[in-house]
Amino acid sequence: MIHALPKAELHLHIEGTLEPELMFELAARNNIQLPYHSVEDVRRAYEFSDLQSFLDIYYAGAGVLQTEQDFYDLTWAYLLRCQQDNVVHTEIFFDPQTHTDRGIHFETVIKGIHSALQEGEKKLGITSQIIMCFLRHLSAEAAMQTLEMSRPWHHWMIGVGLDSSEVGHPPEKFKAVFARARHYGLKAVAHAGEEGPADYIWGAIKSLGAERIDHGVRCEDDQQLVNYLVEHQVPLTVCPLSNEKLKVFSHLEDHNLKSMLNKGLLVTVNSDDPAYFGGYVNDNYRAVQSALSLTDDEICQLVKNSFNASFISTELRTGYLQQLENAFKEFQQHE
Ligand code: HPA
Ligand SMILES: [Zn+2]
Repeated sequence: MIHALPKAELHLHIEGTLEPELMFELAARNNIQLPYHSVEDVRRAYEFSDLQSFLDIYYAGAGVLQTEQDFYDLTWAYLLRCQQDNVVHTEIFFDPQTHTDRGIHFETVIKGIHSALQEGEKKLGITSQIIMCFLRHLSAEAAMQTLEMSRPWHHWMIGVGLDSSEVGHPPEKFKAVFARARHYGLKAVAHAGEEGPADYIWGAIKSLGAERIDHGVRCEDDQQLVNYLVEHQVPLTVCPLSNEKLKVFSHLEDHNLKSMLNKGLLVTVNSDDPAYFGGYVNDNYRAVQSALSLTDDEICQLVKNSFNASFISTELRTGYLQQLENAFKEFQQHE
């Protein structure tokens, strides 16, 4: 059933879709020496103890991305995985500073990603949006410079986000940057409440004007916050396999996705960095279906939420929700 339902993905770092095979291919193409001997060697290194231990390896891996073609190939490979998983709409993050800080032009990155997304819409019928994330371990000034640098390409982006090391880098640090981004007509989202406290979720909403919270699983520590998120239907883009791999929950069976869903929170299921966490979006759905004994109705609600939490037009949303309803009915008839 999970495969049969058309779905949207809303929390996906394009750099986190770099599979070891492509990493080797790009390293060879760009004459880059990798600190790994083989693809198996790379996969063995993907043992994480927390967010930071992942980020160190993830930023190093991104070093093989050099040319517009590299960013195109990376994005295209992800879109083919979307097609396999019946993802019909995706809103992807990219981290410009990871690339500009090592001398790659902003234009190189965005052009490669954007042209692959355009091709994806034409050839695969997958609609998409781009969200530019600021690295929160870097300064607010650096984020502001990145925002200014990106202005010629704002028409290709739906919004800005905030990622990287959470604890010690509260949302308030980026208040002015997000205010400016919103002034430019961009929407705001932010990673909050992944490893950081529920207070960071409040901060993302109040200081940054975030319309959607990435992760947000720590919200249950604060009942007033849960009430607010339910009342305002603020979407949470939850990433179960990521949370398991980065030890936000020790076991997937302990994950609070079902509990949040049953409280009426607008939770969605996403893959975050699938090449690093061992699964794309359908793998995430299947993992929680099994670990949390989700019913077919609960799975369908999560998928419905993915469209309702997205930044698509009302017209597209209506069409996708209709497709979903038809697919769900068809599945139930064949049961
Ligand atoms: O899950 C994440 N959290 C913070 N930063 C990130 N960068 C990629 N994935 C993540
Ligand atoms: Zn993320």
